[in-house]
Amino acid sequence: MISRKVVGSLVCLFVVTAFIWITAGNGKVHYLPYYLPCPEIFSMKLQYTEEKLIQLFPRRRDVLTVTPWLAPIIWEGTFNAEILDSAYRPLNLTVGVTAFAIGKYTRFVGRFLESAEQHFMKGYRVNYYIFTDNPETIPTVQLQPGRRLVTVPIKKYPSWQEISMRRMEAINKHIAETSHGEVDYLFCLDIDMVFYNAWGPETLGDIVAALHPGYFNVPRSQFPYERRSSSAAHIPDGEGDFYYGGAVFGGLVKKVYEFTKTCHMTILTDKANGIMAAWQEESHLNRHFLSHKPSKVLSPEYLWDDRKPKPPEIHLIRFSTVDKDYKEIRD
Ligand SMILES: CC(=O)N[C@H]1[C@@H](OP(=O)(O)OP(=O)(O)OC[C@H]2O[C@@H](n3ccc(=O)[nH]c3=O)[C@H](O)[C@@H]2O)O[C@H](CO)[C@H](O)[C@@H]1O
Ligand SMILES: [Mn+2]
Repeated sequence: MISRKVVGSLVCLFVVTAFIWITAGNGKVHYLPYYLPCPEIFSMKLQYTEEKLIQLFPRRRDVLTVTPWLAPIIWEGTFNAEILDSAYRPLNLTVGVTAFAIGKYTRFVGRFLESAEQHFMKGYRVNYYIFTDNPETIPTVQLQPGRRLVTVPIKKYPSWQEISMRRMEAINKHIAETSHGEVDYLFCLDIDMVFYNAWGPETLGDIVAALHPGYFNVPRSQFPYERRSSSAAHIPDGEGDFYYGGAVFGGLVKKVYEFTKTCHMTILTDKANGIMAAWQEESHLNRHFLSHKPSKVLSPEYLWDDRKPKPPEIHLIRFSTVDKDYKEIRD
């Protein structure tokens, strides 16, 4: 016989447990939805199939699209131009371009500017700074609204190497004196080049370098870095990430200021030691980007060479060197 006491205790325990369970259980079921701003999200199913995700975030599998230090490498098919435009347009940015036209190189200015008006940062404010020893020869080019052409008079150095190298000094001085207050980003480009396709906000970054078209698909041992240890541009065998071209670099105007300052200083160091690097300022640029990694890298679509056949990795040539008679033009 179970005593009445035991039965009473069991009933009491059951009632208390049931009470707690109902109160706590009900509480959960009853109150939870009231604390959520949109309880309906629980019933939503993930709608994107893998196929749609790939459309949203285009990818390239045939080329390297990120550096080992996680800087993006920009190729056609790795970005969505529409999304980038909607993010950058409202910022009302002004993008500067420096290009040098000294001596016979003034002949390239017309095509450079006309093609830039068609393809370079379309719909954005752009200031072109053309550095020249002969301002009268700079053609008047019809510019889109919000875009400006500024001629910067500069003296001519006697050799083409010196002209090319001294760009670092001239750009640095110009940023300090003028362009730091006029532009947000600045690209420094060769003039013997033409735009063929869109160059847009996908290129903007803190400090940006471009892969040289001649060395993007060759082993590092073949990069034409300066190898003499007596040069400030020296990169020993077995070191170096990529071979960048001297014809395209850029970034935030403040960063380009720091970059050109360092390159000019290492160029002067070499000069004081009676040495000129293998590829002039391009060697110094490569040395600097080894210890100060670019935050974004442009694929050779942004620095192509008209004389080269187009390999399958290059889907879209955007900016390319025109063929020129080196001997005649550098004379
Ligand atoms: C594609 C590429 O990466 N090109 C680089 C490469 O040769 P490049 O053959 O491209 O050099 P280049 O003859 O175009 O000279 C570089 C630039 O300096 C200017 N200029 C040069 C000479 C002159 O008499 N007048 C004049 O205005 C002009 O803006 C020209 O575009 O190596 C050079 C240094 O050796 C530079 O680093 C170039 O950027
Ligand atoms: Mn060039």
